[in-house]
Amino acid sequence: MFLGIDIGTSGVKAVVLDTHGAVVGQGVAALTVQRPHPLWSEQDPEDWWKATTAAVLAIDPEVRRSVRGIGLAGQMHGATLLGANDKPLRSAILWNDGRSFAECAALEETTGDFRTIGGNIVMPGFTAPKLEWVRRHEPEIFAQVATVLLPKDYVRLRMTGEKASDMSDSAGTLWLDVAGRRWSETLLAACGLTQAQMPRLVEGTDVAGTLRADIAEAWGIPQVPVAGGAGDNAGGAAGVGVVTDGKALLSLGTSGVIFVANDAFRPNPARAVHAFCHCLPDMWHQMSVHLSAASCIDWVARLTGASGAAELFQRAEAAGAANGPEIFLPYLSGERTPHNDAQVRGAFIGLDNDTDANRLAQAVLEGVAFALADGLDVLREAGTEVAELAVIGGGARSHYWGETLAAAMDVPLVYLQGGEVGPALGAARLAQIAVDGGTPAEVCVAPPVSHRIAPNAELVRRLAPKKATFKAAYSRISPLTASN
Ligand SMILES: Nc1ncnc2c1ncn2[C@@H]1O[C@H](COP(=O)(O)OP(=O)(O)O)[C@@H](O)[C@H]1O
Ligand SMILES: O=C(CO)[C@@H](O)[C@H](O)COP(=O)(O)O
Repeated sequence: MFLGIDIGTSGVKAVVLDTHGAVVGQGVAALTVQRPHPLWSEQDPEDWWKATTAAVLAIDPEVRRSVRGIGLAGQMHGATLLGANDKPLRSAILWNDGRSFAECAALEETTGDFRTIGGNIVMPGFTAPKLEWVRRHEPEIFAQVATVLLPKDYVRLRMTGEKASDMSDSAGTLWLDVAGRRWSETLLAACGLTQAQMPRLVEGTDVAGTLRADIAEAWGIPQVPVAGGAGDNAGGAAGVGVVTDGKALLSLGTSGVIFVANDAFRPNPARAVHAFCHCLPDMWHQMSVHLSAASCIDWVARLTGASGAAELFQRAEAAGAANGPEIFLPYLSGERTPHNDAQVRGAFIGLDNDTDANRLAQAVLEGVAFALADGLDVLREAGTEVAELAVIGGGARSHYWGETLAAAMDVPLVYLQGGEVGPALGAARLAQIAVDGGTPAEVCVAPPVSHRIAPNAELVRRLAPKKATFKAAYSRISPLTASN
């Protein structure tokens, strides 16, 4: 049996799979995000560790005793800065933190190498500009940085004592030579850093360390190997069979992501398409990334007094798709693809005297779907073909949202058993390859299909005018809402 642990933004998910990919154990523990200033988004690394321990201990002890390997996946890009004693120097700066927009412009001006070697526009979500921000605004902390780790790699350090990272997550730092799958001294030097401050690089399917004796005892798990693992999106891809060229997924977590597997490095920085390594050797991927997706559901539920996601979906369904004039721009934390705008903020437009909580709920589901449709358009305009999307993340629990998403994006959606914890599934499968061998094609097979949603032609037609208004709204809303 293999344990996959996903350090998500809203919580840690731990899943145990048998060698055939069947789920035999599961545990979760919630996390919160701190936003002490506009644009900021942080978590305390100690909270990742506590939530990881709680999620693992929620699994049946008998199942834990049978674990033969562990894989890690996690929210990408988070800057976790450690001093010489390997203790965090400050809270981690997360993937949806927009404070470093000025540093992004400065780094882009200094060198074009981030786009060529790194394959991407410098965006505030990535780790490199976060370190540049710390260098400028917290020089006393920057001077003490001995090691920079990503969230799941900090948890790995606590589990194994090893400082290691896989290629898919490391590419999201923007210090990786993405084609060569090695640290780029050029990109590190642009931020005043060296390779000595970076973890050792491994492939996601490699063994990267062994569970420490004290942790093994506390967790009731043998001292098993821990695999390289993955950034959460690549991990989700490994979990639902998105492991060959052209296969694609839609992740509905705190963020929304369209991920396409590639058999070559295909950078396309124009319009904020991301190009990173896959967690599998000799594979890469492209992504469109949307900073607020399922998180908008929790946000509007809180705002309107709904008890949670389930009640919110009931309210939306009562309003019905494309029935009201309300349009929601989901830029609560800014946006990456296609706008690369950390400062834009969200908006409701088209409210009238009949607007009520149900219609706001429906508008939120549609607004997130329109933002994802923008991302799919950008990928398609760049020549990437997407035939269907496997759905992963917490938002995969709603069939109703799927109907709106399929129609807004005009693409078929495939729901797979366990897809809502896709990155944890993938992490467990990477552990299986690391321990038992086997190819990704043999081990990372898609779980059984639970259902499919084809775009409903009538709903596509009825959503079209709202989608056109949504597309036109960004350029008008951006200057009115800029947060700094
Ligand atoms: N029944 C449900 N239907 C749809 N979405 C849901 C449901 N329950 C929870 N969610 C959404 O799942 C999201 C969390 O998804 P998850 O993939 O775990 O995120 P992350 O990896 O960012 O922690 C929450 O924001 C919540 O809105
Ligand atoms: O920044 C990105 C990808 O570039 C996000 O997708 C994060 O990796 C967070 O993922 P979730 O917590 O939403 O799953």
